Formats: sequence, structure tokens, C-alpha cells
Amino acid sequence: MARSVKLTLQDLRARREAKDLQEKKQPVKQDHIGSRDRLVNGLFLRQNSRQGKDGEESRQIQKRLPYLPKTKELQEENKQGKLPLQENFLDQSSIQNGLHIKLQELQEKLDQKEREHEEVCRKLQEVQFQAKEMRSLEIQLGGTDLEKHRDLLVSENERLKQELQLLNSHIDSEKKQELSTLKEHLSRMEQQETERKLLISALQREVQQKAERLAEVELRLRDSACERVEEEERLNRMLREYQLSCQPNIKYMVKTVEVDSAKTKGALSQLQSRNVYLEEKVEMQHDTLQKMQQQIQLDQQDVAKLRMQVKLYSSELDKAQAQMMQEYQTLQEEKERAVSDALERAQDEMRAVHHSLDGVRKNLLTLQPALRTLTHDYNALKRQVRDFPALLNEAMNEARIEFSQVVKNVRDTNAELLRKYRKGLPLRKDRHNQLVRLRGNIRVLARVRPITADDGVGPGAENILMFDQDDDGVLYVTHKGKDLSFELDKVFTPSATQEEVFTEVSPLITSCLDGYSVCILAYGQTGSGKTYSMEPFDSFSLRLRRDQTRGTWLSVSMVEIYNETLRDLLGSDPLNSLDIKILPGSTGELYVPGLTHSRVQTMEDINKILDLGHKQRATEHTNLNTHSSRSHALLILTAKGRETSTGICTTDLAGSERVSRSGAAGDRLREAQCINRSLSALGDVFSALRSQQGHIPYRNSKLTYLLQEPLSRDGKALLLLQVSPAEKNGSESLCSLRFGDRVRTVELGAPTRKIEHPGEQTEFLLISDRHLSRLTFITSYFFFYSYI
Ligand SMILES: Nc1ncnc2c1ncn2[C@@H]1O[C@H](COP(=O)(O)OP(=O)(O)OP(=O)(O)O)[C@@H](O)[C@H]1O
Repeated sequence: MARSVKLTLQDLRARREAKDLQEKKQPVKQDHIGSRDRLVNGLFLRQNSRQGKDGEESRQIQKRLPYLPKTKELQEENKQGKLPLQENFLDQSSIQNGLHIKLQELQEKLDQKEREHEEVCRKLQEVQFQAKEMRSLEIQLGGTDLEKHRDLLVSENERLKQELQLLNSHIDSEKKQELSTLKEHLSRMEQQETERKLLISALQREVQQKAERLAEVELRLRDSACERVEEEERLNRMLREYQLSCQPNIKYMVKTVEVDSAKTKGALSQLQSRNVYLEEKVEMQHDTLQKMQQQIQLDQQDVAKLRMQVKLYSSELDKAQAQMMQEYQTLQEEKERAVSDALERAQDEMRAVHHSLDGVRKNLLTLQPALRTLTHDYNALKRQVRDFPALLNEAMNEARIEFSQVVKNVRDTNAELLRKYRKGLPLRKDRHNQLVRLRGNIRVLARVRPITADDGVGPGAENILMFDQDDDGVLYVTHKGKDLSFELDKVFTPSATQEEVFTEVSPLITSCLDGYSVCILAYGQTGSGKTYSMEPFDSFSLRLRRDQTRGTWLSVSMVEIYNETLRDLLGSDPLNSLDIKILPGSTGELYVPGLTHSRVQTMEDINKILDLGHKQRATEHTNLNTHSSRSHALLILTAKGRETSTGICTTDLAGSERVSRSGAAGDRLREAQCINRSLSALGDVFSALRSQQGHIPYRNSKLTYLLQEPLSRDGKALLLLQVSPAEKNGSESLCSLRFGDRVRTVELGAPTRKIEHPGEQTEFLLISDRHLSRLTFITSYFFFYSYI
């Protein structure tokens, strides 16, 4: 068994000196022993020191051993991609640089965009400025088509500006978002890089230390092996030399050896034991070395694994980086696309804006001459406006003076006119009265209604009336084969309007307002249009209203003559019988004591009274006209002013009937008889008037009694004959026309005015009847106007 013993030259020298001493039979000096001890001790100590150094090394290795689990942890972290290594760090740096470059490019693009945005804003400001100029031009020039076009352009510019702002804000927000994302990503990557860089540097330091220590250990092992080999060779050589040199004195030596053999043997045994111990130590060192080598191999394996891991990580990192780059490129492309789209849109809009601006510029160019003219005018106007207040004051003063002069003149003229009017009023009234008298105190007009649906169809509904084209007072009637003609004061055709009728009636109303007793009668068979002709009363109401504004007030009464009994239709008890009496102290003027007077102001008020009165009337159906009245009803209107009092009365009176045709019997028969009697009495009055008899039988009926005043010689009467053109009503139409013909011959004589003391009120009655003679089936309305 080869045992390597390490002996230094000093030990060998000490051993030789000891031999020399033995050979000189000198006792071994303590120094020699000490040197041997020192030799052994030195070897021991060296071994110990080496062992200590090796122990230190192994301790160092052991100290490094804790790095192994730490290395495993790092491996785990690397597996999770947490640890970037140096290669990756280099790649990361390049990526970081690339990102920085990209960021700079983005920043540049952003700056460019901002510059473009500023340019657009500047242009928009120019447009706004031009719009302001245009507005000022508009103010100066007034509205033209060009300005409307310019307004449109301005509004379009506003819209484009808003869109551009939106676009810019959108682009800014996108870019900012993208930039912030990239910055975050970059900062994250930088942080990771720093961490990985630190870890890599730590690992590198560790690996470097390990490598250095391994190299040192290997070096030492190599040195110790070399020393051991050299020492063995030297010892062998020395041994051989010693043996060779000692052979001639072998006896002596044997003796010496024998003498010293016990001691030498002891020393040798000690040396051998020490050699064994040293060999064991060397063995242990050898084992330790092997372990270290194994550890180094393990470390190298770990390093290889780590390198593999690093490569794996680097490939993964490359992949991630490639993916990131791809994503970045995609994002970049999208961003560039969005930016280019936005840019294109902005350019399009800018082009449109430029186009609009060109139009505006052209408009401005065309408007400039006009603007100059208008500016000139404007300046002139401005001067005028500046001078206007003074001129206005001057003109106002002049106008005031002129106006006050004119007002004074007008007042004078008015006073003169009023004076003349008052002076001429009696004369005018007299002349008007003369005119009316010349036209006849009793005028007879005829109004032909059109054929209506109520007339039915067939021969009975045929028209039997014709008109004279040249003379509006002639009416031709064809009845039962005979052609008859009637001459009246005026004939209204079916096409005549209400206004025309009222215009014809209005002179009598003027006479009424002038203070004459006037009676206007609408006369005709049932259904001939008497109610229809009442409508001009509305027109008259306007006149009333006008009169009322001049201080006239109006009251309404309504009475009924039923079976020769006079009743107050507006009274609390309509069944109370009223009397007609002569006004005390008057020259035979009539009044109805206890008659209710309701004050009215409008036509609506009158209509309400009429409705109220009609409700109280005793009406019943007959075979001829379901609406025919069975009594005479009188609506008495009295208008009174400071100087005048005008009475207007509308009535709906019962008509006398042909008993056989109406089928009346019992009470109906009595009513018809009363109606016929009153109408007969009215006819008698007209006959007496026509024959100018001394006695006019007014008192033969309540109706004629009430009609006394307007039908007296002091009154004026207008008879409006309502005529039906239908064949089946021919007989009644002829009767009406003949009655009118007879009435037309009546002369009432010269009418006289009635003057009343201001403030006193007198009632006037207007009486109407459905018939003014013995003719049957005729109803009529009467309008009566009187003057107090
Ligand atoms: N001039 C006219 N133009 C058009 N329609 C008319 C005219 N006159 C009368 N009528 C129509 O003839 C019909 C009868 O007229 P209205 O009621 O006035 O007759 P009346 O004489 O008052 O009858 P009664 O005596 O029975 O009350 C109504 O439908 C009316 O509208």
C-alpha cells in the first residue's frame, strides 16, 4: 500500500543529523529530538494547517453550499420567468432602446399632430375672424343671398371646427392612452431588468468565486500531489543513497543500529504511526478533494442546468419579446392607421374648409365694392344718426307746433262742423223725411226666396215667378195658365243678400232715429222666409251698439196677443192680461201699463229675451207648419238717448189660417178665428187708410190698436212681402202680392216728429202679424222704430 509521506528538507536534515550523531555515538541531542519532533510536529502541524486550510476551504464550500438551495430558488424563479439573465438583460436593453426610439417617434408624431392641430386652429381663427368681418359686413350691408351663403359657410366652419376638436381630442386621448400604456410597460420592464440584472450579477459573482476557489483548490491539490511525488522520489533516492553509503560499515552500523535500534525502532514506529496518521489524513484530504470535485461537478452541472434554464428563459423571453414586439407593431400600425385616418379626415375637412374659405374670399372680393359703397353710406348714415337726435328734436318741436296748430284747426273745424251740423240737422231730417215721403210713406217691397228642399220635387215645386231685367220693381207670376204682373217699390230676387235688404230698409231706420214713427212689416205665408229676413237685424244691432256708445241705452219688452188677450211674456205671470192705454197728458199716445222692460246691450241679450219669450208662448202644431205660432208675439225694443229714444220690436205673430186646410178644431179653431179676426182688422185699417176714411178702425183688435201709431198718418210703414216661388204656393203668393198692391195705394200723409224731453222714456210698440188682411197662411214680422 503506497503511502505518500510529505517530508520537508529541514526534516530530512534533522533526520540525517540524528543519524550522524548516532554514528558518532553521540547521544541524540534534545535538539535533534526536538528537530525530529519539530519535523513530525511540523509535518503534523502542516498537515493540521493544511487540514485547517482545507477545512477552511471545505467550510467555505459549505458556506457556499447554502447557495445551492438558493440557486434552486433562483432556478424556480427563472422557471417562472422572474429572473432575467445577462443575455436577456442585453436583449431587454436593446428592446428598451427600441421602445425609447419608438416613444420618441411617437412623441415626434404627436408633436407633428399638435403642430397640425395648431395650424388648423390658426386657420379656424382666421375663418372666425373672416366670419366676424362677414357679420360686420352683414350688419352694414343687410341680408343678401351671398350673406346667407356666408352664414351657411360660417355654420359649416363651426361644425367642422367642432368635429376637428373632437377628432383631435380623440387622437390625443388615444395617443396618451397608448403612450401611458407603453410607458407603464417600459417601466415594468426596466424594473424587471434591474432586478434581474442584480440577480445575474450576484449569480455571476457567486459563480466566479466558486470558479476561483475551485481553481485554487485544484491548484493546491496539484501542488500537493507534485510535492508528494517529489518527496517520495527524494525520500527513495535518499533512502537508496543512504543504504548505499551505509553498506561498508554495515557491521558497525548493525551494532550501532542494534545499539540504537530500540530507540530508532521507537522513533520509526512513531514515525510510521505518524506516517499512517498522515496517510490517513492524506486519504481524508483525498476524500475531501474527491467530494469537492464531486461538488464542483455538481456545481458545474447546476451551472449547466442554469445555463440551459437561462437559454430556455432567454428563448421564452425572445418569444415574449417577439410577441410583445408584434403586439407593439400591431398597436403601432393601428395607431398609425388611426392617425392617418384622422389625418385624412382632417385634411378632407381642411380641404372643405379651404374650399369654403375660397368661396368666402370670393364673396368677400365681390362684396368689397358694395362694402365700400355701403361703408360710405354707413358713414353718411352714421353722421345722420349722430345728428339725428338734434334733427329729431328740432323736427319734433316743429311737428309739435304744427300738430298743435293742426289740432287747433281741427278743433275749430270740428266745432264749426258741429255747429253747422247742429244747425243743419233739422234741415237734413226734414229733407230725409221728404225723400222718404216722396218714395211713399207706405213702401211695399217683395222678397222672393229660392226653391228649397222643403218645396219637394215635381210640378208643385216649379218656379212660377219671373223678374224684369230693366225694372227691379216688377214681378211676373204665372199661375193657372194666367200671366200676372205686380208693380212694387222693389223686388228682391232669390239671389239678393241680407245686406241688400237691410240697405233698403236703413233709410227708414234713419227716419226712426230722426224721430218719426216707422213700421216695417215682413209679410208672407208660412215658410216664405220672414224669419230668414230677420237676420239683417244683426246688422242693425251693430248700429244700435254704435248708438249706445253715443249714450243710447236699450230695453226690451215682449208681449203676446193670444185670443185677443195681451200678455207680458217677460213678466212673472204670463197669464196676466195687459191693457193698452192712452198715455196720460199725451196726445193719444199708447202705452202698456205694467209691461216688463229688460235692459240689453247686445244682440245676444235680445236673442236670449226672444228665447225666453218664445218658451212662454202658447204654440201648438198644425198641419201646415209645425213651427207656426198660435199667437201674436211682440218683441219691443226701446233705445233711448239723451235726445232720442228709439224703439225696435220684432214679433212673431200667429197667422190666420184656412181652417179647412189646417184642420183646426175646438181650441185650435177658436185661435184661428181670433188670429183671422185680428188680421182682418189690420186689413180693414189699411183699407180705411187707402180710402182715406175719416175713421180708421184701429181698435177693432188688439193688433191694430197696438199698430195705431206707426200706421197712423204720423207714421211710416214698410211692407216686406215674403214670396215663395213654388207652384204649390202660387195662390198664397198671389194673395200676398195683391195685398201688397193694395197697401201700396195707401197714403199715410205727412208724418210728424215726436220730441221728448231729455231723460224721459217712452215705450213704443212694434206689432207684427202673420197676416194683414183676410189672406190665410201668412206670417209676418214687424220692425218698428220711433223717435221721441
Ligand atoms: N232668401 C232666402 N234665401 C235662402 N233661403 C231662404 C230665403 N228665405 C227663406 N229661406 C229658407 O226657407 C225656409 C223657411 O224660411 P223661414 O223660416 O224664414 O219662413 P217663415 O216665413 O219665417 O216661416 P214661419 O212663418 O212658419 O215661421 C228656411 O229654411 C229658410 O232658410
